[in-house]
Amino acid sequence: MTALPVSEAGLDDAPMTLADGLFRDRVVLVSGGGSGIGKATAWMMARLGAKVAICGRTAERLLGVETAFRDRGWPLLAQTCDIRDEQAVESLFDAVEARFGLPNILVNNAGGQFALAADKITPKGWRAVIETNLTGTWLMMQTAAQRWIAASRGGVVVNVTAANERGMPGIAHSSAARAGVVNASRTAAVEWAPYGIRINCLAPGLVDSGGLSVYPPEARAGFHRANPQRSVGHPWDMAQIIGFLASDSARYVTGATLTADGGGALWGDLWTIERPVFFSDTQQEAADHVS
Ligand SMILES: CCCCC/C=C/C(=O)SCCNC(=O)CCNC(=O)[C@H](O)C(C)(C)COP(=O)(O)OP(=O)(O)OC[C@H]1O[C@@H](n2cnc3c(N)ncnc32)[C@H](O)[C@@H]1OP(=O)(O)O
Ligand SMILES: NC(=O)C1=CN([C@@H]2O[C@H](COP(=O)(O)OP(=O)(O)OC[C@H]3O[C@@H](n4cnc5c(N)ncnc54)[C@H](OP(=O)(O)O)[C@@H]3O)[C@@H](O)[C@H]2O)C=CC1
Repeated sequence: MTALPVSEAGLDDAPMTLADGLFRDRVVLVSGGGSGIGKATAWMMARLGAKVAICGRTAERLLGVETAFRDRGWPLLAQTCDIRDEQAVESLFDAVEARFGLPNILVNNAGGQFALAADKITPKGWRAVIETNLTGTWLMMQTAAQRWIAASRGGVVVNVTAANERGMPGIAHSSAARAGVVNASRTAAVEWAPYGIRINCLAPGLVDSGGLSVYPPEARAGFHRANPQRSVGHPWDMAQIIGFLASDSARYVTGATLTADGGGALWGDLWTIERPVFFSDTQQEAADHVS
């Protein structure tokens, strides 16, 4: 696969297959837009003419994007918001409406987890990950839908989940939360179709964002083996898929989950924690373990 640029300058020139002006004057809210996939998506939307709003918990991350957008003359609203806090979510939507109007597109990308063996996860840790990835994502999509319904307007949601078809060893809490998002999306896609609301999920495999730094080096060293392409994806790859799902080209697609994992659901070996010896590569190591 061709290497894609990771720097901000790279995001300005990264190859684009979506049409010029595709999102001209659309209002796009991207959660977790201060880094990684969310930042690449914010950039792509701005390049395609959108008015972009981003949120995240860390002001410094948002400020970096704010400065870059100002330098390029792109409109941006950046607001700190913990998506687990319903009051903060309401305030965020109020701020976006006041600045740009009701969003047309919500990219529900904020999320994450810590890697830990399933038997070691504490109740508090479980709740933190479920509340971030399931409850937070839900609060954002429900708030968007309530406002679209009240305004008699349609809208589009793209939820970023994770490729979890074969489970995700080392992040059981996140795997459960993402499965919840996929099924909530299917359900809401039916309930909200009469209002002209589409909801789809993008399930990334391993993507070379700064977010991967939270994983142990021994796990990261094996990430390229997690799929038959034997490579990790780039945030820009994810951004362009989000762009497709958010666009009218996907107007007949709702309740779907698009997996972008280099074929990892079909073949490959993912461990987000150190691989137990039982699953080790060499026959000798495995034999040692059995005997
Ligand atoms: C094929 C698919 C592959 C999937 C690969 C996925 C890759 C990615 O997703 S990359 C993006 C990664 N980015 C992140 O994960 C960053 C976001 N993560 C977080 O912010 C945290 O992990 C969070 C989800 C737990 C939320 O943080 P917060 O609410 O601030 O929670 P605390 O830090 O206060 O922790 C609460 C509680 O959780 C337990 N815990 C947290 N971190 C760890 C850890 N490293 N190890 C073990 N346990 C942890 C712990 O119980 C914490 O409570 P206290 O012990 O009282 O601190
Ligand atoms: N990179 C990968 O391989 C994969 C990533 N994903 C998912 O894709 C999404 C983007 O991840 P990626 O760009 O790679 O990694 P990042 O860690 O760079 O992005 C996660 C973003 O979410 C924000 N965020 C996390 N928790 C909250 C919260 N409670 N409220 C508001 N914002 C929050 C973070 O900002 P802040 O910390 O400032 O709040 C950050 O900007 C995440 O949901 C991730 O789990 C899924 C599969 C694989």
